[in-house]
Amino acid sequence: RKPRGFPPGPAWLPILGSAHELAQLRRQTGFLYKACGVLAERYGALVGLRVGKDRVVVVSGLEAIREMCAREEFDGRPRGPFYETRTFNLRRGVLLTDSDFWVEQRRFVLRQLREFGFGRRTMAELVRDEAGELARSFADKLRRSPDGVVVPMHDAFSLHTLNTLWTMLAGIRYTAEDKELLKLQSLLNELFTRVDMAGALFSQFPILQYVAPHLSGYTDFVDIHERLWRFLGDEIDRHTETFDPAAAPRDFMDVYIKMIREAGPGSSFSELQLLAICLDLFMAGSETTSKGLAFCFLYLLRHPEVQRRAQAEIDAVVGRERTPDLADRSNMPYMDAVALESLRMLMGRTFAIPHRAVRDSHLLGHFIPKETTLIINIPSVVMDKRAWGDPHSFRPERFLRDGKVFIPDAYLTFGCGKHRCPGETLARSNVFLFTAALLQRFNFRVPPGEPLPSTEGVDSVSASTGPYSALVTPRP
Ligand code: HEM
Repeated sequence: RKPRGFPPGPAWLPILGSAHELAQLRRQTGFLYKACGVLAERYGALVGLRVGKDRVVVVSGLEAIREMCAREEFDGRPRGPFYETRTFNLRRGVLLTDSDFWVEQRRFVLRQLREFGFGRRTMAELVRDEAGELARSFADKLRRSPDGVVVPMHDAFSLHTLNTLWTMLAGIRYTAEDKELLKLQSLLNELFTRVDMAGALFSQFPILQYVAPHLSGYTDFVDIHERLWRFLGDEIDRHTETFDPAAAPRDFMDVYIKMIREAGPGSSFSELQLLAICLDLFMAGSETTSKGLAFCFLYLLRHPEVQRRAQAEIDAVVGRERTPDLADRSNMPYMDAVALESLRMLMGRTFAIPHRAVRDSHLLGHFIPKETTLIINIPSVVMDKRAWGDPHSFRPERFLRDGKVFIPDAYLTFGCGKHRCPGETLARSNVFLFTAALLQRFNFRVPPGEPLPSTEGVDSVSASTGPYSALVTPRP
């Protein structure tokens, strides 16, 4: 039964709750985020749902989200088979954990991501080198057809974003032909097609794990995770065997192994936790960044004038002789604004990671019982007409004020509060440098005879562009 004072929303049917109405709206609009948008218009900033066994509140609008993220009673992460099966039926990692365990582990991960200087290479150098490799791979394609080549852009970036993460974590960089890379990529792709931000069918209706393990996706979910654990576990074993405590750490794995040994048994640092953190950083960091880049180039194809203006800035600040560097960013506000606007477009179609109420509480006058899942409706803020005027237009100059980058309060692309994304610096650096390195050397146009690529996107755990290609030509 609906608890007294629970936020308004669609009727709760026995067993199904409001899953049926949500699924119907999702079918009609084509997207989970649009279905939640319709519900927010109908019921307000807080919409109360029941999806199977889960009580869910969708939180929309800057005021409600800010208030929620500022309160530690909403800092929990959901429990249940979906969130725990992925980490050996325990709550491990940093993405879907809470309490003191999460605080300690998040602090450690955040510090490493900030200080980031493994094997004498800083993050800025690592991302710059990878951006250089990306530009070289495009130049190689053009060597065979110098007048221009048609490149599928929707998946042009996953190898390179994966490389920045994997180099940071384990010192490993792949080439496009690498078999290990293909294995990792296909595992991550499989994983992403089987989850969404509302959880999974077998988690909302746990009985399905037993009565319909195949149909509910449970068997596949477990199988993919077992293969991912083996992949990451093998690399952790290699690192543990070759770890030299007297030498400078080669990568994140070394720093973590050192911490396990120093902290000793009984601490929150363990090999299992290291494996879970690697899994989390791949899940949180690889798809989001490469999809953000895919949105970026989709809009650049639709707006050649933005491309020209960014290229003029690159020419003036960097020239054509060297790869753009993060140190150039403060002199390249327009290019920085292109990256910000592209990520706004990605998150204008994507939810944040669900939170959980850790005790009975109230939010905006409504009762939120303990164990309620809270879904942060990021599109309701980053696509809010009142905040942005024309939110659906790709207009990087909205981030410029007096020639400098200005980030409005409604830029909730990386969330807010204590769970705010710890990968923001890495993600923004990737998008900025990858885009600048390509625009420095190439022009991107819609291939002759093809329509402009659609901005509609494809519903997924984080939104994707549909498949699209660009005609890439060298800049004169
Ligand atoms: C385009 C890129 C990215 C976007 C838009 C993005 C956005 C977000 C958002 C909205 C959250 C949720 C905040 C919340 O739950 O309240 C989040 C959490 C997180 N992100 Fe990112 N992210 C991106 C890239 C990355 C990268 C590259 C990494 C890793 C290197 C990363 C690691 C994480 C982690 C570990 C969390 C969970 C933090 C916690 O719960 O304490 N993200 N991100």
